[in-house]
Amino acid sequence: MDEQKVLSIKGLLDDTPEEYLSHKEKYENSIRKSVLFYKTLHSTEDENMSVDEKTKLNFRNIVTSAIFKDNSPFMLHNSMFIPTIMGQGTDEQREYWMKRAKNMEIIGTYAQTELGHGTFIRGLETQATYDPDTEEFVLHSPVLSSYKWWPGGLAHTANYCIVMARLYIKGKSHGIHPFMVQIRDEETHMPLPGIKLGEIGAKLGFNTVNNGFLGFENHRISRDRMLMKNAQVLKDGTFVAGSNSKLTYGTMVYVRVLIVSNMANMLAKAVTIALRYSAIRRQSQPKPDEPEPQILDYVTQQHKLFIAIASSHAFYMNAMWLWEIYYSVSLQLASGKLDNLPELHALACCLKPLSTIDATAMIEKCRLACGGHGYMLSANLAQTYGLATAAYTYEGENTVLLLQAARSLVKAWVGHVKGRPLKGTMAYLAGDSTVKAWDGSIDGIIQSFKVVAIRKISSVVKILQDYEKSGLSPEDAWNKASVFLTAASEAHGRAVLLSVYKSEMDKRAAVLSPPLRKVLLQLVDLYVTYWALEKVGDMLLYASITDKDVDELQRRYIELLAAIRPNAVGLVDAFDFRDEILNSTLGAYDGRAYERLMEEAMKSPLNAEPVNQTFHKYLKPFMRGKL
Ligand SMILES: CC/C=C\C/C=C\C/C=C\C/C=C\CC/C=C/C(=O)SCCNC(=O)CCNC(=O)[C@H](O)C(C)(C)COP(=O)(O)OP(=O)(O)OC[C@H]1O[C@@H](n2cnc3c(N)ncnc32)[C@H](O)[C@@H]1OP(=O)(O)O
Ligand SMILES: Cc1cc2nc3c(=O)[nH]c(=O)nc-3n(C[C@H](O)[C@H](O)[C@H](O)COP(=O)(O)OP(=O)(O)OC[C@H]3O[C@@H](n4cnc5c(N)ncnc54)[C@H](O)[C@@H]3O)c2cc1C
Repeated sequence: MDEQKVLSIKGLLDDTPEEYLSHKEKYENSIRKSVLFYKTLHSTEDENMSVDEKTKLNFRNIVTSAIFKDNSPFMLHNSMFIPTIMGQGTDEQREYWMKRAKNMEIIGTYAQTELGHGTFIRGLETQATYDPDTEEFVLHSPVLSSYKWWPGGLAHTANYCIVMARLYIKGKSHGIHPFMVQIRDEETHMPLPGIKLGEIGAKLGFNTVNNGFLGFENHRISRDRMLMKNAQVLKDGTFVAGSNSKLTYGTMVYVRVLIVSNMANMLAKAVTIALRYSAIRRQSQPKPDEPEPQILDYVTQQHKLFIAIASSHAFYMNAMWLWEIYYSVSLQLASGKLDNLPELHALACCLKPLSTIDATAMIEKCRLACGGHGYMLSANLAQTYGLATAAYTYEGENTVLLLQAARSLVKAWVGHVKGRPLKGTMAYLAGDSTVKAWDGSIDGIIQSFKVVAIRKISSVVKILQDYEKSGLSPEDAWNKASVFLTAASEAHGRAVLLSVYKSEMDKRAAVLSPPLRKVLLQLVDLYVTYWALEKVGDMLLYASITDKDVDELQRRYIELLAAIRPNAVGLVDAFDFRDEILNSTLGAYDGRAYERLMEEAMKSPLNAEPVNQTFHKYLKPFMRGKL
């Protein structure tokens, strides 16, 4: 599609700045946009299209999906409803439901979290009781805390949803399983009998995703609505367990992998906005006889922003690497081979938290680096922060996931000490953890991060074992040591992030032009040096760094900032975000931030009139002492 058509879509989209819409209008506007995008996004390629036309079509699809995905009521349909059907449905269930879902004949969501439980899936209270007489499941929400609460699109958009419910057969619980449930009439969109639906209210962000609540009052669904790839209920009520109960949690692993790449994208957007603004903003006069400099020339500004560029690259490389692992483990699971699932789960439980923790903090730093104008909603930094910070919580709250990773690390270490071989991303734990002398090379620093992880894991295992020797139960020992268990997981995650970023860049370096290779490897060097300085305490404790080494690292860091400065704007331009996607007065490609700030200001409804009606109604009588 040509430039003008894409822009016209944008024009249709943003005729009303969202900031000045009501909560209800924001949702209604978002549905309008989502339908428009979906229509555009899914206009199929015509086989006799020229290559150029197909390229333009794909380009348009990228443009529209990039705008569409972040805050749409359709978000869960794509990111969880469809993947769950794919991952949890039988072949015939996939055949039937994928067709309807892909064609948008139905709109779905993923309802797992309840008012009373989010993390503890085994504590979910929604009941699915099998009735062998009618070959149906009876869905019921026994108490208020069992209402589904949070699912995106659930309130007024979806007419189907995957409900994660506790299966009961003849009074016996068989754990949590996925059920395909129609929640609204396909013609009238009214909630079906025995189903209560509504919206959960205004949030810090994601205010057009239509997060909702869902309660069941003995609502019946047929037996074939349980997604039965991983476990089955036969007509007579016989339960056939799956090979691993955690296979029903597969969608969460998938989304955690997605989130790492999403953080790369969010952070790239934020640093594009902040860095472009830093290139046009001039402020202060450090040298009396010279003009005000670009704020990008302040080294403190470079310190705030350049790590965000490098981190976006690091998250992207790790996401692509993790995706390959996810894909190969998924193929293994399909053939019943489960032994690599725990490692994939542990990796996702490290990289999802670390990428969301870093991205959230760095997006906020991008906002803070833009002064007052960064505080404007029209800068689109606050909203980007709101989207990113939600990922700290959803898809597994970060603390909880880091503790999950710690479970795997502790088991791996205890096994290693008993002589069991370590494999995959934990193999390095068997390495030598004594560092004779500090090695300040990139590989040397990455090796030091691995030593830090080994030492933190081994020391927290010792703490656990001492607590248990003192008579504490394993659960109490675990809870007491949990702060340092999460620290050990973070150390492992850092070692993975750094080594994968370096190795993935090394793979690509060979095909890059020398100038491009130089710049991209400078970002790797910056990333490794930044984190060595951020974690200097660990380096002092475990990696034999001396004060002289730290001094050298600081000087190297400063030189790297200076080296990257000439290419900084080019590096964010290379993210190639269109203005429509950045949607920012500060980050537009043409650099006309002041004009755009004024244009947006004039859209405020308050500027429609010079005197607001409250003057005559309140202010004037008040000032005249007549109120
Ligand atoms: C168009 C859109 C395009 C793109 C979008 C872009 C990017 C994506 C962005 C956003 C995604 C979209 C929307 C997000 C909306 C949010 C949705 C949600 O939040 S859905 C709900 C998510 N909820 C959770 O994640 C709950 C977290 N809790 C858990 O995972 C478990 O309860 C927990 C693991 C924490 C503990 O469970 P428990 O039963 O207590 O397990 P236990 O600790 O006893 O461990 C048991 C055993 O099982 C293993 N295990 C646990 N979980 C998994 C798993 N997922 N996979 C594999 N194995 C697992 C665990 O390791 C342990 O094994 P061992 O006993 O140690 O052997
Ligand atoms: C924007 C957004 C969108 C969402 N979309 C969906 C959706 O589409 N579908 C869906 O099903 N859910 C969705 N969720 C819900 C999300 O998955 C849950 O919020 C998340 O799993 C955390 O559960 P909770 O909110 O019940 O917090 P809890 O599990 O109650 O945890 C609260 C706090 O307690 C502490 N804590 C809890 N358990 C432990 C533990 N074992 N060890 C140590 N500390 C612990 C942590 O500090 C945690 O932050 C969404 C949430 C958000 C914010």
